[in-house]
Amino acid sequence: MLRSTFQTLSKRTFSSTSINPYKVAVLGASGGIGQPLSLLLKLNHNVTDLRLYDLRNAKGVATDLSHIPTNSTVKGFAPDQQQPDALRDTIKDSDLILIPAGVPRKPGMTRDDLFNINAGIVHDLAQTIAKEAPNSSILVISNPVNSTVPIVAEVLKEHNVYNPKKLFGVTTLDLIRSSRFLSEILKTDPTKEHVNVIGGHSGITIIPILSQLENCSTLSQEQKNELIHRIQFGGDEVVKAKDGAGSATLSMAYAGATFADAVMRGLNDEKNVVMSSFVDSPLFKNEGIDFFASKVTLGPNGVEKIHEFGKLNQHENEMLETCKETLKKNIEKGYTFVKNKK
Ligand SMILES: NC(=O)C1=CN([C@@H]2O[C@H](COP(=O)(O)OP(=O)(O)OC[C@H]3O[C@@H](n4cnc5c(N)ncnc54)[C@H](O)[C@@H]3O)[C@@H](O)[C@H]2O)C=CC1
Ligand SMILES: O=C([O-])CC(=O)C(=O)O
Repeated sequence: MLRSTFQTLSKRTFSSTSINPYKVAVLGASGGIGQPLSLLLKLNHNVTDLRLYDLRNAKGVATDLSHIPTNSTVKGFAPDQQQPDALRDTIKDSDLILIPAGVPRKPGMTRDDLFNINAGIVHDLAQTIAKEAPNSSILVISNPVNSTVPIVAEVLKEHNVYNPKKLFGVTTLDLIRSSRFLSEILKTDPTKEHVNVIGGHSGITIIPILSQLENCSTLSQEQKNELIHRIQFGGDEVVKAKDGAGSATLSMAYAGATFADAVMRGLNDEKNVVMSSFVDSPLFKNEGIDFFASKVTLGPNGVEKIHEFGKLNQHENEMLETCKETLKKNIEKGYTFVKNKK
């Protein structure tokens, strides 16, 4: 699944032939993620109209990217006197909206520590999306994803435009880290390693299911535990190394562009496009958990099918129980935030 996505993305990267014209908007486009993400989207030949929005420097980033000879137009939008309706103009008629707007972590912080600032940012962006672009596929990158996705859902519900098939929490970074970290241990080709990662996108809510992989049976329990921990806390590794200068940006841009490419291929009715994402899911709704990350098949209407995650071993079942407790609280925190805004 991931291999075909990697291959498709790299094969298509420098093609100048347009196959499917998609309008794509990036909100928070001048940031650490936003800039390289916009670059990768500029190189994707399915994107013909790229619109970049940020509180600062979006026009500069857009002008810079617009010189690259691929077939998309690029426009930058900033909420100033010249563009009072900048956000509306950015997202109008969009097929896809990617949201990396918000503050990143510093060492010692959890993703949940970002809630107070990012919840408001995502909430306000979602209000305009609900009014101006309710039919877009919305890809939420801003952390804490476990709470920001429910926030967007609640805002769309308030406007009676919620389409659960078109709202995605981007968890692709957990997948690409799993592929890379596992291949480092097994000394294999990372593009051929695919770990089923379920749950949410923060620490213990990230559950890599190693027991489903034949080649993991050669690993000792200690190696497996270390690998699980590294996948769960891969984000901390980057935050620590950047030492106050933010969190993952380049690998996240790659992950976001990979996921956006998959969503566009689904919209274009390509068959068997399967990616993991944090979506409105029936898997644990009866336990009050409305969102859960698992593999989904993407199609012309967004999520076509939510896959069961298969058999877990005892340790993974224990991880799932802990994950669910945290996830439930994270989701409710998002709901409460929107309720209190009314
Ligand atoms: N889902 C995932 O796997 C990952 C998520 N993230 C999250 O992505 C977010 C962005 O991270 P970075 O790009 O490193 O941060 P950054 O600070 O470099 O960039 C954020 C950008 O958002 C802009 N922004 C802030 N408020 C805005 C608003 N109301 N409208 C439009 N733009 C606005 C800022 O001006 C800035 O350019 C963070 O919340 C981070 O935690 C980061 C890595 C992985
Ligand atoms: O760790 C962070 O804060 C950013 C993130 O979500 C990741 O790298 O997975």
